[in-house]
Amino acid sequence: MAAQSGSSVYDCIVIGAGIQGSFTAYHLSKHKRRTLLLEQFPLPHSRGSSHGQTRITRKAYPQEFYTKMMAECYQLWAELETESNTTLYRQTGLLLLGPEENPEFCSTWRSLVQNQVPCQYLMAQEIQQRFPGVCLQPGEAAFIDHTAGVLYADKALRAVQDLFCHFGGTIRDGEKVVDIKPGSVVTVTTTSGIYQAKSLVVAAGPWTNKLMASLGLQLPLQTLKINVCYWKEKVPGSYGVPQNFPCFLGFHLNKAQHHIYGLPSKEYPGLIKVCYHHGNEVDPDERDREAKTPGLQEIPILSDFISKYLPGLEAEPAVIEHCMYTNTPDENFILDRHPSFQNIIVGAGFSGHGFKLSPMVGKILCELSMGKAPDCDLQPFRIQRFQNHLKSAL
Ligand SMILES: Cc1cc2nc3c(=O)[nH]c(=O)nc-3n(C[C@H](O)[C@H](O)[C@H](O)COP(=O)(O)OP(=O)(O)OC[C@H]3O[C@@H](n4cnc5c(N)ncnc54)[C@H](O)[C@@H]3O)c2cc1C
Ligand SMILES: O=C(O)[C@@H]1CCCC=N1
Repeated sequence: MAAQSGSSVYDCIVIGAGIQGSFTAYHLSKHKRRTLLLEQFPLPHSRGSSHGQTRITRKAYPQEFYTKMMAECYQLWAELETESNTTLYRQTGLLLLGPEENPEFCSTWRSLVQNQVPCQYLMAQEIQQRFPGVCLQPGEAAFIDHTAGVLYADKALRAVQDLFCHFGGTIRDGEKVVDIKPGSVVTVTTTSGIYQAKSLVVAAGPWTNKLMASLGLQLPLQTLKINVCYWKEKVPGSYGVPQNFPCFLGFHLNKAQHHIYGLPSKEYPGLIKVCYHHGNEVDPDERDREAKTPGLQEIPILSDFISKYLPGLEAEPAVIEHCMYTNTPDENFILDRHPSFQNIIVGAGFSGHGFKLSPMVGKILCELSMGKAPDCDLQPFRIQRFQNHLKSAL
């Protein structure tokens, strides 16, 4: 395979057509940069982290930097809806539930108030009146982020990719990147070709460290298999959007070690999605193999939660699908340049909460690859914060 001639060197190659790589490519092509988006699987696919019909969007975060970033994300999502002439967001509100004194619960409330996000603290009686399908225990409280809602994930991913092509970008799917040679011009070898670009963005989700190996870096990433569980309403429609049932996020309720979250019924009639915000570590290429050792058993945790907190649902999952998280130790993203190669940018570690923020993630990765300094403070997203965890792969 011969490399392309000098005249066909791209401005940027983006590896990975999940939501983060696709949004990066979209912003690059809007800036008139000649961009190639490479994806290992034929599109659309369900082997990574960006598939499925829905994701939660919210401004409610304990870290104010996410609450602030979300302000621009809402504008960019609206812009995408206009450009694609597609509805991608439905406002439902998000009900946040937690022990009254839980530090994360309290700092999330503070972040909403300090940033003047429309929100409301609810008394126990109000919760019962407004959400009769939700039963809190004594000492637990709730508040609503009114800005929150559902993003239509599959539709959004498709809209971003279609617009990228419309603005002049090229997607090559079914082409796995097998080698990266750094340099002032980066050379990328796939299973079917060799391409060159002035800069490279790696947005490979759970496969990030497999690609980083050829670039001498191993990031502290944990890839988790997530069971996406759907539960049947005992009375059809009782947890639906028409009944004003919101998305919800529970902070360590029922002594659960991780968050439990849910969305009103949408994907499957009569079923609502309720998931555990953690899973078992897995090699992304072997996601569907039977685990060799028994790990976290989250379905019984969810069943117990549902019987106590959402008693209008049957306490056995009706459908289970799969997805993957790529977690960093602090669950904040990695948005940075490769420490040794300034024209190679990494976007990774979205830790199960990156979809809503993808318009800003894409903008930041695009700016970094164009050699511009993003407006937003990148300190929380620097690779350097893991100095003690970094492994050289050389
Ligand atoms: C069950 C579940 C629920 C979630 N809920 C929410 C939510 O409610 N709200 C929210 O904001 N976020 C949520 N998230 C998180 C969000 O979906 C992810 O953060 C986001 O999709 C990550 O996107 P990505 O582009 O980084 O990864 P991916 O979507 O995995 O994209 C990476 C792509 O790179 C490709 N690739 C990898 N290696 C190569 C290679 N060598 N050559 C070519 N291509 C390659 C892969 O095939 C893949 O398509 C959820 C995630 C899951 C799994
Ligand atoms: O990011 C989100 O909003 C969801 C819900 C909380 C856990 C992860 N994803």
